[in-house]
Amino acid sequence: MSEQTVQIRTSGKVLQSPCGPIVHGLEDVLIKNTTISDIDGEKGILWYRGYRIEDLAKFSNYEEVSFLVLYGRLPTRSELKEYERRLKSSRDLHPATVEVIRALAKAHPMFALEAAVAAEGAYDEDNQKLIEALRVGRYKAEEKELAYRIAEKLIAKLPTMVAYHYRFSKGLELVRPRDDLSHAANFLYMMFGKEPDPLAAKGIDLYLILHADHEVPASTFTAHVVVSTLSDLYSSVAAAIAALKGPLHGGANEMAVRNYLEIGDPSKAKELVEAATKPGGPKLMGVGHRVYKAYDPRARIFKEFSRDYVAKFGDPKNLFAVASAIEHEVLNNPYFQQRKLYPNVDFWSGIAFYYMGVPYEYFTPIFAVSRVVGWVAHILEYWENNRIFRPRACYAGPHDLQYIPIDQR
Ligand SMILES: CC(=O)SCCNC(=O)CCNC(=O)[C@H](O)C(C)(C)COP(=O)(O)OP(=O)(O)OC[C@H]1O[C@@H](n2cnc3c(N)ncnc32)[C@H](O)[C@@H]1OP(=O)(O)O
Ligand SMILES: O=C([O-])CC(=O)C(=O)O
Repeated sequence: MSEQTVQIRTSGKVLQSPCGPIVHGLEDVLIKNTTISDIDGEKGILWYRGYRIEDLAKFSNYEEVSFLVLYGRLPTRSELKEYERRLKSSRDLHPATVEVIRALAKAHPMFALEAAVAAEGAYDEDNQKLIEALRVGRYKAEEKELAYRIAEKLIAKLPTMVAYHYRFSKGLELVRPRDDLSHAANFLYMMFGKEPDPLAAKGIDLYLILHADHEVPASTFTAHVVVSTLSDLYSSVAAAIAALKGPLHGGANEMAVRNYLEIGDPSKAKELVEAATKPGGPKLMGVGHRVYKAYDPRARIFKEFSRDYVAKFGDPKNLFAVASAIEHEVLNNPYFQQRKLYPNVDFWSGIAFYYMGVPYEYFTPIFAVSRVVGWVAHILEYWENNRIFRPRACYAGPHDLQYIPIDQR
């Protein structure tokens, strides 16, 4: 590959190579224009479609926020009602998908979710129609309508997939979705088979609002890479789930709570935090962010909710107390201060879930239940001006080696 002359906007880590600079981890590399969400990483501000996350958390709910993220504006009352009706009528899964989830009942739910989304896509007739249209290069009004319908189906079905996996994993009867409950309340109802406590339903709703979109993190970028080949929405969402699963991304919410449980005592927080400052030491889960060089605004909101939740239901495993002690150490430790590492969205999010009875393996799947709207909104935005992603790598090995037959090596 020849030397690059393109100017790349980056303040991040650049590796030198014989072919030119390599922007390690694509830090600050712009991949497209977007109107979906924006982050001010220095000030710690997040907007969805121009609305501050704090306002949406206070005044809205997931149904309205997901409409906003997908369609670009707040719905009217009748539009919202119709959108909710469509979501509720799409909650059921294809029988083949249910079988896939059952077969993976003992696996981590993120594996099951990936497989379930792919299975649902294989059987969705709208998806097959869209695949056929894309095959001949057609993406006009009719196909866009199909794509939005599929997007809504994905939003509607992910909660059912996660709840069904939980029921299978416990050997319990499935609880069919109820169309008189909100997205958040129905999710808890399908998991536990009873109407949820209102504060628990509010907590899930708040979490879903706060995770709906975040510009182009690893999972959303993965979704772009997949659809840029004109692969389908379900496959792209399955791939995004695979990327979300890792502990450097969405998987950190599970890991953070597992740390709090392992420590169990706020007096041990300093030890854990100091271990993370040692060269080669374990990273502190739920801390640090590629874009935020300030406190993550979502973490601030969810910390308040977690405080309210433990005030009502108690903190018998010391999760809130341990997390508070870790936060205190992080904010006062020069290692974290110099690198501008603050608690991120995954730091506080699992505490209330744990006390609602949600096992920690389900924290990242619930992230996906929310983020699916961000993924599909970005996919549809990218398809308006699609080009296949195909970067280059600088080859650093030898050329033209002489092939030696196996018995002469
Ligand atoms: C929803 C989400 O995805 S939010 C992120 C969830 N992930 C986590 O919480 C996992 C822990 N955090 C991390 O691993 C990182 O902060 C990431 C992956 C989020 C961001 O990574 P990057 O932008 O690549 O930052 P990078 O790894 O270059 O870190 C910069 C410096 O801070 C250090 N650092 C970053 N995060 C942490 C951490 N959690 N604990 C200890 N040190 C850390 C790095 O070791 C590096 O130090 P150095 O400059 O001495 O080498
Ligand atoms: O933006 C990121 O890199 C990760 C993140 O916080 C998210 O996806 O919500």
